[in-house]
Amino acid sequence: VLSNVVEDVGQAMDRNISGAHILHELLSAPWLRAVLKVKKKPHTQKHTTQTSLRAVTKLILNSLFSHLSPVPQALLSSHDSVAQSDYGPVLPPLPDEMPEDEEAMRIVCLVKNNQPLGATIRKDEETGEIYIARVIHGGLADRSGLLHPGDMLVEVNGNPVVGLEPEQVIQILINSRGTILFKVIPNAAQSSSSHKSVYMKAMVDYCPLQDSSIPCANAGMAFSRGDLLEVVDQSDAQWWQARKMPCSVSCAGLIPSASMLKSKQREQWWCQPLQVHTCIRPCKNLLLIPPLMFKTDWFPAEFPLWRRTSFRRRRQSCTSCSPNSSALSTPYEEVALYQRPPQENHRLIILIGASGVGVSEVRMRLIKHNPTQFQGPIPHTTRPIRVGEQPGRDYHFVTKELFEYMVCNNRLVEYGEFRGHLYGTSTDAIDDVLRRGRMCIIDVEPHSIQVLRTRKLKPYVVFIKPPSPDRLRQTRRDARIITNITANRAFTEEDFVDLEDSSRLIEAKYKQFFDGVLVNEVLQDTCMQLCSIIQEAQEEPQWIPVSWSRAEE
Ligand SMILES: Nc1ncnc2c1ncn2[C@@H]1O[C@H](COP(=O)(O)OP(=O)(O)OP(=O)(O)O)[C@@H](O)[C@H]1O
Repeated sequence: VLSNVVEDVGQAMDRNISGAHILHELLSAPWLRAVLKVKKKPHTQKHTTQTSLRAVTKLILNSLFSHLSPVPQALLSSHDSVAQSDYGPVLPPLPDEMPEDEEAMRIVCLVKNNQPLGATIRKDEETGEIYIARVIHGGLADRSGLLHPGDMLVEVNGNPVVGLEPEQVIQILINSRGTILFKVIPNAAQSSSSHKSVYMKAMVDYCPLQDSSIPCANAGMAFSRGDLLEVVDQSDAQWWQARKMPCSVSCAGLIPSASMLKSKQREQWWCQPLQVHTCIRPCKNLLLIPPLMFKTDWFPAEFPLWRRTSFRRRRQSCTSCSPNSSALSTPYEEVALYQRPPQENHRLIILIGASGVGVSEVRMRLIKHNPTQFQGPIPHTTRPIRVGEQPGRDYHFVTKELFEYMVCNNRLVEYGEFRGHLYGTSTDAIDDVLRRGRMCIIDVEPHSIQVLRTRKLKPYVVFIKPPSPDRLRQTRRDARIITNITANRAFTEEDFVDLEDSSRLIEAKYKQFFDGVLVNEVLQDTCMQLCSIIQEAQEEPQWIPVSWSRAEE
């Protein structure tokens, strides 16, 4: 077969086809001829010879694909058909005295370039044997298709490696120039791993350089909360392989599996010095909620309900959190692309931002200018009805007992007290807006996002950020901050600092839940950008948790 191939290439050279010369040299190399003679410890001779032929042809093609250009396609496909075809030399029958434990040997030749090999090795401490521990998807070894997890390394460039330390083997690899020749005994139990990708949103931060348990820090991939990951291999219970989306590199990196991350989190939680843990679950007990400062009691009902207090000042701490709390239990959230069918309700739009950043203003403007498209939920209150007000239009007027019943039954997303009366937004009021075919926009405290993340509402969360410190102070020169119902005043330097700090804290803590981020610099621009983000959220495919996209059981 090789002679025929060499002859073909010789003819190609005569026709002056570029690349053929190098191919000719490669095919004529003594090591390649030696490879074809290797038939050490075969399982079945016919199988081994064919495997060698395919492997050799494949490695030549791989070398060419990665190093030569341009190679005539016809020539390559003719080799490929040699590789694929199922003919091999007619071999004599296996000798009867072949030992049972004989194993096939594979010769793998990779051409070293400036990419890493993309495989990790491990040593069997009992036998001293060196094995391929894992092959990184998209890396050089993976693309060759010739090295697999569990393959035993016998030689690297003629150097026997059994008994060496992994570091010594790596040193041989580092010192090698040009082609690297591996002699391996293939893993007989090699599983034909399926490469079906799973998409996950990271709910925690991870840095391989700070993780002493990672098998190879250089092969690790750092990620932060909110990153979308394409997990390409979950075959190992402890270390998965993934790429960050949108994907610019073909080579995957190692990340801890979900169970591995959970146990790391638990370890960290217990190792932390005794401190108050901040709880991201909303407190259910009405009495625990500090009264919220209501912005207005006299605004039209569809406009904002209350002034959100400084996140920094308001953060609630909870000493009863355990390592099993929801914050620790979901390091990754599986996601899928979702396109809202036209007959389905719109997704709930949630605006989040530090107090004073302009969330209410932006929301109010959007509703005011597009009242047929956007609407806010009608709030519930225990205060008496006033002249000119209409139940169900301005507020849902309810008794204190009914309000508290709603709180106990988790029917309110947020609630608070102002001047002895209770106010709140119910999930039913949100449903009402959505059922009428409108887009419901609400602004809530960040901790309420968790309550609203349901299959039914499929919320789309937009975080509104302040612009740069200079632009924040410039643009808010004439703005008024509302401090209570009767007084509003210009922003002070302390307000700006508080706003910026709060914004940073909210982003750091909740960014894994954000679908969109908007910088509120020039109000008009912010409103227009928000409008187009919302349209996209409703009309274009978006990543959502897999559990939201499954049909209701
Ligand atoms: N881009 C902007 N440029 C100038 N002024 C702005 C801008 N965005 C908002 N403002 C003004 O800043 C002030 C505070 O905005 P807003 O009341 O919407 O804040 P908020 O984020 O809802 O905070 P809170 O809930 O505490 O009231 C308002 O006077 C508003 O008109």
